[in-house]
Amino acid sequence: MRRSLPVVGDLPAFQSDRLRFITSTHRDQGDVARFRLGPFPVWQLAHPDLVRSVLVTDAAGFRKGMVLQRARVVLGDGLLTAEGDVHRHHRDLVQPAFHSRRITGYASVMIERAADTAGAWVPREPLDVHASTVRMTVETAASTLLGTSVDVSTVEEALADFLSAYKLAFLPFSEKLQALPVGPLRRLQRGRQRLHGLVDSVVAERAASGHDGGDLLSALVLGSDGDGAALSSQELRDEATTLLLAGHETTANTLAYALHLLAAHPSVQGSVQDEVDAVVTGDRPVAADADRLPLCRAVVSEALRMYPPSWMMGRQALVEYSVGSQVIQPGDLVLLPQWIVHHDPRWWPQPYSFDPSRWLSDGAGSADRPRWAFFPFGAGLRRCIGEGFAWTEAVLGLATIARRWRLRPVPGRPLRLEPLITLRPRGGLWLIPEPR
Ligand code: HEM
Repeated sequence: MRRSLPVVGDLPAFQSDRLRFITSTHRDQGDVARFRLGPFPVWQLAHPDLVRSVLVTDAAGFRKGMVLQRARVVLGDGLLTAEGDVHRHHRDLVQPAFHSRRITGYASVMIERAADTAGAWVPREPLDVHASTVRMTVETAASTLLGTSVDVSTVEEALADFLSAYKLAFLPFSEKLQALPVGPLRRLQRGRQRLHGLVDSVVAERAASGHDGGDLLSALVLGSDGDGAALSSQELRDEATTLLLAGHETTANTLAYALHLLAAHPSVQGSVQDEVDAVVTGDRPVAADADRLPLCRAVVSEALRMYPPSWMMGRQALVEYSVGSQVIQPGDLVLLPQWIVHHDPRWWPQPYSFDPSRWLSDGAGSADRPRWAFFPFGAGLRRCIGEGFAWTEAVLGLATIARRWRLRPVPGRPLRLEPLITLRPRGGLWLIPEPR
């Protein structure tokens, strides 16, 4: 058992290897574990019933955790970080853009971006697939949701600056320290300025032109919020920044991890190619194919299970909350770790093995698996609004790439994970594309 230190508590052990820390905490203390990150008492709840309770049935007793509270410096009152009535109001405004009919409409852009991405790969040259999928998903989110193109490098660099501030989230008083011109804080400020500069110019252009491109941003800029008043420029900036950031990197990671898993399992890759070849008639899929590719979907599910981009969700208790004989006090932090629950052998036999058949009706089956043993998109009122978008983009992206390329691992470049706000591949995710 680790010893918690005075003042900093378990923060150094947590920061030095977060996945190992939460895994060993679960091993040592079980489904209800307690530790301290700096000044904050933290509870790690790692059982599907507790996930349901905190996110669904008892969700009113919690607000977002420390990381997303502090992300407000960049995301303001955007959907991911807003609370209460502001959140409800914004969710109502944004929801129509994520209707399944609209997503089918975005599918052609998703396929085109995936085909362009795969079309730029050089045969047999090692490639950072993650950098490629990030570029692809930024372009897709900008085009479908904001109705424009954006400078991808600006978004990527701003995101890297933003994520680098993750380590500060559990420091005491870090909100007040945010103005200091040091290290990661300077990077955070730089990223925020870049991103806001980019988003402000897109919003201003749309407002000035009055052009309705049928995208979400047009609806938010030109529409009204129900009382006849347009959203303020601050609200528009928050929402557009949130959708641009939340709407790309998680899907990019999922697709990159799915490709990594296929490269490491050539026989499954062969079966995926057979499925794609049987369904896709031209050189790339069409929107309707998203529902005809069960194995591609199962591979994406396994990628989301094994490498959940949201590897841990945070909440802060607003009221007393009892778990068995333990009482969580108002102000305590609660962590719900997808990383632990998705690798728990009670719900997932051989949890570290890649086995897409878990997701196929003729496979190992899911009948006796609890509903919330898998929650890559969260749950309840704060569940990911982009879930349908992400599934369509990942499945069609995978099929587009599999139609054209066979991937192999790069010797000496294993996957290394970096758990920040999202679970990213550290130093990129390198594969070798072979033409089929
Ligand atoms: C594989 C891809 C994705 C994963 C794993 C993912 C995961 C999540 C999770 C776990 C949450 C809940 C956070 C919480 O409750 O604290 C969330 C919320 C959110 N996601 Fe996603 N997401 C993905 C793709 C997307 C996409 C494509 C978009 C937009 C186009 C998006 C936009 C959002 C927004 C706006 C929220 C906040 C929703 C609310 O609170 O009402 N996400 N996402």
